[in-house]
Amino acid sequence: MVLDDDFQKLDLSNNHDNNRILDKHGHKIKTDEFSISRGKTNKDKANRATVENVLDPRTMRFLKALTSRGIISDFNGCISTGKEANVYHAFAGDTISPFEPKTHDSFENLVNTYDPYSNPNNNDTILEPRKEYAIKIYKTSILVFKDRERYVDGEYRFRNSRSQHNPRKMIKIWAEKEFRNLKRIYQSKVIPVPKPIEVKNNVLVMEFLNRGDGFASPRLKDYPYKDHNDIVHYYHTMIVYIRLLYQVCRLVHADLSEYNTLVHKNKLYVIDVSQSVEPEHPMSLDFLRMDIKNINNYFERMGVAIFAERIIFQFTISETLDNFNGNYSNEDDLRMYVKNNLPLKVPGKDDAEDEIFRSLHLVRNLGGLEERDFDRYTDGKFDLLKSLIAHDNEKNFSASEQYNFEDNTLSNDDDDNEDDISNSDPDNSDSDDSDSDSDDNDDDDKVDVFEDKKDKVLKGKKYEDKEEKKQRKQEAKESKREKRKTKVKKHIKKKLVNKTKSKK
Ligand SMILES: Nc1ncnc2c1ncn2[C@@H]1O[C@H](COP(=O)(O)OP(=O)(O)OP(=O)(O)O)[C@@H](O)[C@H]1O
Ligand SMILES: [Mg+2]
Repeated sequence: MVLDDDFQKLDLSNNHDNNRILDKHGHKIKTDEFSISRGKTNKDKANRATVENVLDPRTMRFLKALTSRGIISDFNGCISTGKEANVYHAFAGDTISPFEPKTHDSFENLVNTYDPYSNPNNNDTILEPRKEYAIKIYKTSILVFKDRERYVDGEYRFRNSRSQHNPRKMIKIWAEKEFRNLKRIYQSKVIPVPKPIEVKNNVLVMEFLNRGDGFASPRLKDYPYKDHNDIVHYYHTMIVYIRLLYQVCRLVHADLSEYNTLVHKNKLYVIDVSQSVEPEHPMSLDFLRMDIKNINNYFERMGVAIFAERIIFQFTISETLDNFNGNYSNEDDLRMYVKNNLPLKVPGKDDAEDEIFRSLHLVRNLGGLEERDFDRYTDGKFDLLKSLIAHDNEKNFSASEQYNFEDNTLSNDDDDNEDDISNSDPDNSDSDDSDSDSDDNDDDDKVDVFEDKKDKVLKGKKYEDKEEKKQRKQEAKESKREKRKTKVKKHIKKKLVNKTKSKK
C-alpha cells in the first residue's frame, strides 16, 4: 500500500492546513518497518493501523513543528509498534548536528545511501556520525489509557491534572511524565538511559540506541549473551539498577522487564519509564515487588541462581547496607556487594516465605498503618517499614513468626475487647471471666494456619486435659493483666494515629 494513498484515506474532514501539511510533508513520513541498511528499503507499505492509530493530523502537526524547529530532519521507518506507543527512527535536525548533508535530496536516496560516517563536506576531519533519534509517539486511543490511571493517580507530581478524563490531555501528561523521568535518571548519571531531547504533546524525542549497523540495539530479551557469567552479570546489574533507581533517582520503574531494557555498547540501558512512580506513590512498594518478581522470573528461566524476592526488596529500600564499604552510587561496587553478600534463594523454604512477602500489606508510615498493625507497632514488633524490612529478615518473614503475629493480633484484638470492657469498668472482675470465656472460644478455634487442614481438630485445645487447661488459663490471665498495665489505651492510640496523619 503506497503511503500517499494511505494519507488520502486519512479522515481529514476539516479541510484546512492539515491537508497542506500532509501534502507538503506526507511523502517524507515513512511508517513501514525501519531498516536502514545498504540494501533497498522496501517500498512504503504503510501499516494502516500504524498510520491511523498514531500519525493522526494533530501528531503530524507536532512532527512538522519539530522538523521546522530543526530538532529532527527526517522521519524514517517504524522501530516498534507497542500496545501504548509506536517508536520511529529519525535523524537529528540542523540545529543539533552541523554535519547534516546540505542537500536535502529525496528521502529514499538519503536512506539508501545512509552512511553515518559519511563526510558530506569532503574535508579530511573525521565527522561525528549523524545523530539519530528515536521518536516515541503515544497512541491516543482511550482504551489503552484505562490501566494507566493507577500510575498517575496518587502521583504527587500530577496531583493537579484535572484532565483525568480527557484522554488527549492524559496522553500529554503521560509523555511528559516519561520525559521527566528520563531526564531525572539521565541527570543522575548512575543508570544508562537514552538521552531525552524534547517532548511535544504525545511525541517524545530521545537518543536512538544504534547497535552500530543502523539497527536498534537489542532488548535484553533478544540479547545474544556471551556465556552463563554474562547472564549473571546482567542479573546483578539489573538488581543494582533497581536499587539505584529507588535510592538515587527516587523512582520505581513499575514495568521493569527484559522488554524494557536494551543492551547498548555492552551496557544495560533502561527505557520506557512512562509508568515509573516516586516512592511516595501509594502503590510504589507493590510496583517494586512486581518488578523484582518479573526480573527474578526471567533470570530464573535463563538458569541463573536467583536471590529471594524479599532479600532483593530489602537490598533496594535499605538506605545503608551491612559490611558495605564502597560508593553507594557506584554500580561496580554495588554489583560486587550483591555478588558477595546476598544469600542465594533456598528453593522450597524461600518460595513459601516469598509467597508471604508478596501478600504482605506493606506500610510506609503511620498514616498507612491499619489499626490492628498499630498494636504491633506499639508493642515494638516493628516501627516503620524500613525496620520491618531492613533488619533481621528471617524473624520478620519466617512463616512461624508471621503465624505468631496473627496469633498476637488475635490476642491483641482480645485485649481491645478487654480494653473496651475494662474501659467501661476497669475493676470489674467479671471482665476477666467473660474474657476467659472469650479467650476459651478463641483458643478452641485458633488453629495452626500452617498446619494441614485435615488434622486441625486434633490440634485444637479441646483435647488437652482439664488440669493443664486450668493452669494455662491462669497463666494467660496473669500475662494479660501484666500487659494491660503497659497497654496504650485505645483513645490515646487514636490520638497518636491522627496526630501523625495530620503531620504527613
Ligand atoms: N531510544 C531507543 N533506541 C532504540 N530503540 C528503542 C528506543 N526506545 C524504544 N526502542 C525500541 O522500541 C521498543 C518499544 O519501546 P517502549 O517500550 O518505550 O514503548 P512501549 O509503548 O512500552 O512499547 P511496548 O508496549 O512494546 O513495551 C523497545 O522495546 C525498543 O526495542
Ligand atoms: Mg515498553
